[in-house]
Amino acid sequence: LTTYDYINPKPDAELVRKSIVYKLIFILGIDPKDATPADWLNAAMFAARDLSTENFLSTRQIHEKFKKRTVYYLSMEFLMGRAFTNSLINQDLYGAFEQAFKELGLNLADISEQEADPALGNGGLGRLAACFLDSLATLRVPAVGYGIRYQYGMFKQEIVDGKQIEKPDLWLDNGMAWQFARPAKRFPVSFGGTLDTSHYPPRWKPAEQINAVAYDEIVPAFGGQIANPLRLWTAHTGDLFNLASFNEGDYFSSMEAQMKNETIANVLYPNDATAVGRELRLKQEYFLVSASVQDIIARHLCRYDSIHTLPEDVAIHLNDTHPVLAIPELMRILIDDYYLPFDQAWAMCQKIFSYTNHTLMSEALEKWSVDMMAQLLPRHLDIIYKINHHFIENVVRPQGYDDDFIRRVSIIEEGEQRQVRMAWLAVIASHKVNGVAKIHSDLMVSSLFADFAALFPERFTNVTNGVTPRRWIAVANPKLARFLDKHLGGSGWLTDLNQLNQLNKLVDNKDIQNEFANVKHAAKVRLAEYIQREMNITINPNALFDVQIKRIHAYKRQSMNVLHIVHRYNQILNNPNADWQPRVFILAGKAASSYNEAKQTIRLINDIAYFINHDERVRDLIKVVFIPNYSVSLAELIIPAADLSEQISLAGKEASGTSNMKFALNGALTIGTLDGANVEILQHVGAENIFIFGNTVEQVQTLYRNGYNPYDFIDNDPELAQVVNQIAQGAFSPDEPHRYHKLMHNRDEFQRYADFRSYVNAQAQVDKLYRQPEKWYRAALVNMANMGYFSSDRSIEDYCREIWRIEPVSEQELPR
Ligand SMILES: CCc1ccc([C@H](C)CC(=O)N[C@@H]2O[C@H](CO)[C@@H](O)[C@H](O)[C@H]2O)cc1
Repeated sequence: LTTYDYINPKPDAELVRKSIVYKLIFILGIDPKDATPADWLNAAMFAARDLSTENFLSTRQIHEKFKKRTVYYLSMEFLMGRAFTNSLINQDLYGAFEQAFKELGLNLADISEQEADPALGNGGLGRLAACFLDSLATLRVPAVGYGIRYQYGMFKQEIVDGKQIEKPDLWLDNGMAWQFARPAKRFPVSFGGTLDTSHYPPRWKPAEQINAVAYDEIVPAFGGQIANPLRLWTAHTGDLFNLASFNEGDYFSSMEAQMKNETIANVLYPNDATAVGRELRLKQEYFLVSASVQDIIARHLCRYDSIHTLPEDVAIHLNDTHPVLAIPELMRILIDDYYLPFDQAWAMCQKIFSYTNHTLMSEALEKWSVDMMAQLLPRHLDIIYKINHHFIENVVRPQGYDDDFIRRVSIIEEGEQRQVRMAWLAVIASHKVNGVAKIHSDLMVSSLFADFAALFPERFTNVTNGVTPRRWIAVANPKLARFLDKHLGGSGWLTDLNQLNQLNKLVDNKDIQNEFANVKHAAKVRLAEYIQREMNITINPNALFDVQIKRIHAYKRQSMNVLHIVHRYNQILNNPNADWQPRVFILAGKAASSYNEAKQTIRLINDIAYFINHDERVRDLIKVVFIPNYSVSLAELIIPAADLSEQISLAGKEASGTSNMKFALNGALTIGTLDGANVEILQHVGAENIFIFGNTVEQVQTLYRNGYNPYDFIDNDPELAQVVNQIAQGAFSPDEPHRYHKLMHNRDEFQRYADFRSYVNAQAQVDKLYRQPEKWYRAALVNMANMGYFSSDRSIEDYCREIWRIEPVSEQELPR
């Protein structure tokens, strides 16, 4: 009898119902007749958690028993989304829970809406980490995610008078049934203090110390017996309570130190493309890596009695530069606690670390001032200096490079304020560095890391992003999942997405085209109902849904989307009786709270929406909707309903994009530039099934080199000039005519005006094809049929093969 054989893996509805009621009464202490929907959800989450806990514990046993080499994925962000429905789908329990709720007189879909959306991330990077955890578990790869359990996740966005207002995200208010508190799993994390270099290794005497305490979230595999952990750290400073001052009645100061330090893990920084350089952010990054590295070593020494075997047993992956302090932290522990010589410790680090770059935008690259590092982490700065010296003297100088080259590749950027270049440290310490789409990885080695590519040509590689079909089809679009099950002979496609290509032989079948059109239409009706209910705006589900949902950023060019909307509005007014294709423009996304141009863009979209939606002359030929508070669960509602996916960033700026993949997998057609993963989507779906426009990366760079002047384009395109003047002179802000003057007449860094005409022409092609439903839905089916490559399972297989050298748990190793 295995110790965990209590729960039968495949409970029926009756057993589930009993378990839910049991949890409600004995875990939550609530009388069923008084239970709120949120109470029923919590009870059901406990019941569902029970059913994956056995896999969770036995997975750990397997990893220990077979000493499975493990990858540790360090990320400051995990945008997991709601856990409940995903866990039911992954454990094939949806039917049983749906029936159980029916028997309780409740509706599972409504109850699951009660779950808070844990927004522990900003955007692409955080959501990618979540998709990767789902694939790692489903592929049975021994893996642990390490992150921070922020008390306040990404702010809640409210739109007041068209403006973004940020509100705190109290996601933990309804409790978090899905996580196990691990009070015994705690590690000390130190800050500040002095470094006594009269010894070797130098002795660090920290000024303050807090405890990192773990919470474990179960990451259940789809259809399998494996469940990996996501370990999230929270700050606990119990022992900082100063009893003496309390007894003197000075209650506040007794708490002061404690409260100051407990805020470390409190709030997620809401910036997703601008490094802010705040000390608290640096403390958060070190808090994450110190607790995680100590835990990784503790886990290793559970199975091996020597630290020397660490590189054989452990792969640590750095999700961008944010956790890069893990490198000097591991060096510190190996040298200061295990007395390894520098070279040996360094050799181990290079075998253990790998790093993914997610952006080439200079303002997003983290540089910490030497002063701040010296003050907060004196021992780590000392180690970074030694790493830099070792690199320059042992790698660079011997290859005969000149001082200018050395100055360029030095981790320390000289200047009046010396800075630590975190990306440089990541590249120098990692055995593999990858970009997230082919074009991005190529640009990375030809620009940002060109010098390092000359030094370490074999170190750089590409792993194109992917998304999990479990959440982005089975959870978000169950009708589409049923459609695919029916025409692909079962749900094998959910764990082998390349099976979608069997659809290729069905794309000309009118019935199947119509069947898919109905799936799409049902999703559009569902979204229209949400917009009616939440925003009191009526949209026509037969119109073309043109969707751009992502963080608001100038390089993503939401403002170029706006140029097309106003241009189209003008054309309809100039030619009201023409046979226009009705369109609903749907936009959503948050702006970093200090990013004014992005906040202005949100306001412009809402001003235009208000104006156009109230202009009877265009009737419902054109509607504009900015949906507030974009999140994972909102994306799950919007993406299935999209006809057109806007991926219009300036070529060379969007590292990959992942919403582009989610839209195409849900049968939307893409209008986009040759940027990020759009390039590979084009290669897979074919040029006649996607709308590509705009300048290529090379053309963009040529325009920059030749001194790009936006008026070269405005002055030679009267329709463009009309749109720019309308917006800049207050046509949509009569109460403040110059509100958008700056937004329209800035230096147009991301070349909206250069790509405008090509964009508008592509949009005309969209109208033309949408007017031929059989051709449109054929193209939609071709997109879905050829998107198998963009599964995060394929990405993770690439990482395991190319970078982490990790084998999944084999059939034989699984418990009988
Ligand atoms: C330090 C502030 C900060 C925070 C987050 C970031 C992220 C790297 C920004 C991000 O999310 N990048 C996006 O990553 C996705 C996953 O690889 C890509 O698909 C997107 O193209 C990229 O913009 C940069 C700087």
